[in-house]
Amino acid sequence: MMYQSTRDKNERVTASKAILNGLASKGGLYIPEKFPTILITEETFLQQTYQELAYKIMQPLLADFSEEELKKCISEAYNDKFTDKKIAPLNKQGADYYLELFHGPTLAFKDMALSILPYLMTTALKKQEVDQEIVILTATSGDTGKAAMEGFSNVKGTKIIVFYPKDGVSDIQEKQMLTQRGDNTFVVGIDGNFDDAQTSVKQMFEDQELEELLNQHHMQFSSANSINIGRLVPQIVYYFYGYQQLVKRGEIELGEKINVSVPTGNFGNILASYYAKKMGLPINRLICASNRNKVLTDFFNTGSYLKNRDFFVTNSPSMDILVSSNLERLLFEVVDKDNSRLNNLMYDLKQQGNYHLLEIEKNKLEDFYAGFAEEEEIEEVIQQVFMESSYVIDPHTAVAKKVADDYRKMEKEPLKMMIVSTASPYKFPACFIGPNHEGKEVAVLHEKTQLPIPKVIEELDKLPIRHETNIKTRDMKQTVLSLLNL
Ligand SMILES: N[C@@H](CCOP(=O)(O)O)C(=O)O
Repeated sequence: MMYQSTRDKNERVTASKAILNGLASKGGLYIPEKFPTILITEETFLQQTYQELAYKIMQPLLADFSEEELKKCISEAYNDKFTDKKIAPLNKQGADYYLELFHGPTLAFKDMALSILPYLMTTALKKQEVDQEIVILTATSGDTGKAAMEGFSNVKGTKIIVFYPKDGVSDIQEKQMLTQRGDNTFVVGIDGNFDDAQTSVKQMFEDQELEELLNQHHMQFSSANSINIGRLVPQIVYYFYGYQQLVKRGEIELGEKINVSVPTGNFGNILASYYAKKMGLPINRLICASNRNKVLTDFFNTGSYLKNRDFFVTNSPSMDILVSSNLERLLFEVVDKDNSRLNNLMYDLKQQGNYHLLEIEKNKLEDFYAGFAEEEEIEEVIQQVFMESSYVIDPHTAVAKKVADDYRKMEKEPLKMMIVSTASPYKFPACFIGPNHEGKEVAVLHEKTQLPIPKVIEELDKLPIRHETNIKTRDMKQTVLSLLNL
């Protein structure tokens, strides 16, 4: 199993090389050349633990990892770092099934992949006999940054530099990042938004002079964002696991189709569910749920991607994104793997801020339904779910719930709905309790809901601030050079 670049069919690499590189050359993204089929009808499927299923699903996609290597990565990643033994439990509330992906060390779904990525990367380093230091450049709108640093903290042979929008993340997300331990971790606030951070990071990947300079100092860049295939492959696993739980609990028959609603920003999480569907998971509709930054909703509904529009800082900050990187991987399928057509679309996006699909291409998006939620709707949904079920959801999950409900109204015979629950409500307490609680938000949320406070949140206030660098977006490259002493 090899990976090929979306932008150049001649660029083919193994899984371990794709993980180390992070991004393909000329801005391309790596795609598996073929998707394996996972037979859910196999007897073992219903018996498998999260870890066993992870091996079954990841093995064909990471074909150059030996059985021993991959099993070791899995057992080091999915252990008691997760506060729920199931790793990704399914929680039924009313007609909905919330796939809870926030029981990892940083309380967001990013832990599902970033707990294992450092192990995959260090294994890949050995396999490729690379003796360079890996510098992980990461852009975050709140959750990836913390999860990536937690994963890579003090991992030998790596350094990680995270850029985040200074005024674009929640207080708790920021505190989680600024208190990060580990001599190899660096966090930098910028005066721009997530798109600015991600664009500059991608430019650094494409900067040949920088690459040479890094080489001279025995370093190379890689990525912890979902542009790295090593992020996406582990994310496919939990869709199969959620489905397995539905069957085991007698909620559906094996083989029955379900809908999946995913809060979407950089398009990595929903792409992982699309890949799960391609690999044989019976998903009917992939529901792409956006917040007020609804560039994806408009894209799926019109076939035109228009990034030049107002950028809103919202109460679901992890989804405040107008350039959804992983959409390129879906487009690659939509244009029938035609590199030159894809290059043209990406060129138009870069030069004029938009691209337009042909009717025949747009018709290939029918697996998806897209919708969005305004900020007030998000707050209403959170209250409504709590009133009906005493269940607390975070604002990103509320976006997915709102759009799932919109979709359900159109279905004659509604299928079971799996809502991907991406973060702990304690990362965004203000959405439930409202403003003006002067630093007591966590206690107030607890008082109002009785939801147990995660230990990492309780400890947050006692941790010293370790990172205090804030810069202008235009100085990101210079900052990287100085952090690396180049
Ligand atoms: N939602 C993200 C933005 C980056 O997404 P990623 O999945 O590509 O890492 C965040 O919280 O940082």
